[in-house]
Amino acid sequence: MLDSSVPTFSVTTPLYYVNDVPHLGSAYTTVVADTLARFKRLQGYDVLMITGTDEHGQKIQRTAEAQELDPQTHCDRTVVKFKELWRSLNILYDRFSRTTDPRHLAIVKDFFQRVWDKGDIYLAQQQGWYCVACEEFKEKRDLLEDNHCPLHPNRKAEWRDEENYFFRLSRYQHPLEELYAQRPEFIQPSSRRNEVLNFVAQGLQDFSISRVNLDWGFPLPNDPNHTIYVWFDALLGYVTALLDEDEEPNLTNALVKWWPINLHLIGKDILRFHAVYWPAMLMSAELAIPAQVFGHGFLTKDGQKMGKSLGNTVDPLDLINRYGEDAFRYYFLKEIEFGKDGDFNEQRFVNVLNADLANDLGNLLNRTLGMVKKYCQGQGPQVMATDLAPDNPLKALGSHLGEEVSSAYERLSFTDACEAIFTLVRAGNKYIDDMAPWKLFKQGSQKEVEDVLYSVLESIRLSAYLLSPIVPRLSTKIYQQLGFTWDFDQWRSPLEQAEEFNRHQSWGQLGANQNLPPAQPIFTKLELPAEE
Ligand SMILES: Nc1ncnc2c1ncn2[C@@H]1O[C@H](COP(=O)(O)OP(=O)(O)OP(=O)(O)O)[C@@H](O)[C@H]1O
Ligand SMILES: [Zn+2]
Repeated sequence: MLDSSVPTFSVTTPLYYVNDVPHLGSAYTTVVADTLARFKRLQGYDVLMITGTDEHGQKIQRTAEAQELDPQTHCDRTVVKFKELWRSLNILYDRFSRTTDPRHLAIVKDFFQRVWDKGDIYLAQQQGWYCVACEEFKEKRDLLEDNHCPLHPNRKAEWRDEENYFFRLSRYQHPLEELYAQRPEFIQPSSRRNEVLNFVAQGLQDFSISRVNLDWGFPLPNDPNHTIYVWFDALLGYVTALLDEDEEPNLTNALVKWWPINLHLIGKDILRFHAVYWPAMLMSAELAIPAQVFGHGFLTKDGQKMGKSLGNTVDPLDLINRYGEDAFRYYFLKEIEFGKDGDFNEQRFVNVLNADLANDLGNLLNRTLGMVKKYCQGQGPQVMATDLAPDNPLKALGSHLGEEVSSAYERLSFTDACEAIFTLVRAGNKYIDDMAPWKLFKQGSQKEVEDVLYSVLESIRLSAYLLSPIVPRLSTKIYQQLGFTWDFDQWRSPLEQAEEFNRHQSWGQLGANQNLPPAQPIFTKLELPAEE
């Protein structure tokens, strides 16, 4: 049963190619999607987070051949690596969509038929330069010297001259332009939107949606000598993901609850597919268009996009094993402004985490709890939020923090969310130094001591709550140190979540009789590995 009073939110990562194991770039998009999904769950939305794998096409067939495996075995093995990484990163996805799933074939057939019936598919000759790593035809002018692909400079585009079925993209030039004009938020950030507008303004050409001489893919329903172009099938993986487990796989069932998707999170490499081809395909099939496509920047190594085909990747598992998953999650969300490119540097990684999580937040909690033990007879401060003076600086900052951070999450500005939270954390450190509770205690000002300690602990609580979509396990540790039985990986019903959100995102939730367990370090200072 659908409860119409509960708002829904659906978010997707790309369905990653299984041409190799996942890397920092794949992890980046998935952590962002998970963070946003967690934030929406926290607010009381009914959330569906979709990730998965794109398993068809020449790129995968060739990868499997190189390993002397049949493609399905290769895919099955690589998918395990993706799922393992998502577990190590504490990603709570709801659906894992694989394009080799037989249910997906049913959805693709259904969709193809609609577009066919519309008269938007025809047979013609395709000539052009094809990058197998992109699985995309390229304009000669967009290639580097000697026909190398700019995204895959170690790969040459290949000349193709074959009969293909085409999708009449040109027919949707005007409707697409109308879509972009009427819904300026459809493509974000605005730099990506401009890129798309410029591309479309040059005039849209029909694109081929079938391949010959390729076995690894779904056969075209009306002509089994062709396989369906991998992207035509892959984008529909988002739709297949919407089916409940035992549901009959057809478009009508898939679209009932979660369509249209609220947000497709992608890297800018696949912007055209999501912001041009996909909405045109959906228009042709007369389906609603997703609310937003956000194309983020690249993690680079020496200025070049990190990628599987280029092989210049960093292994996320190695970083997670050495530094922990919350460190990983925090660094990439805080340090790389979402939408922009960012170079990865391990020294900086360690410095940021030590400064923010170990020093500013971890030490503050630890030393405040130490003072509570010493100056408050081992109990929590006997203070309520309402007892604090109106000019308490932490209260002043904390009173509007929930709103400020929520708005940053809504804008997908994770850097702003972290900055706002750490403004309060740093103010907490300063307040302790300024007020010197050890002096107040000596002077016998017990009430002042407890006010200071309470307001610092409450600042830490509020910060941990608002950081929980980014660092769920760290936030759980903090909440438990503050005497709450709480686990940010456990979810209640959306209505209960909404109620809790209202309370916990506000200043003043820490009670007067909080039973505080003994202090334990919550985030240990990180060390760079010694040079070999
Ligand atoms: N360097 C990167 N920075 C940020 N995101 C990335 C990066 N590389 C991949 N991604 C994410 O993965 C998506 C592309 O998935 P894909 O499976 O094609 O990975 P890939 O490593 O780019 O593969 P290949 O190198 O073979 O093109 C991007 O749209 C983005 O979401
Ligand atoms: Zn390429």
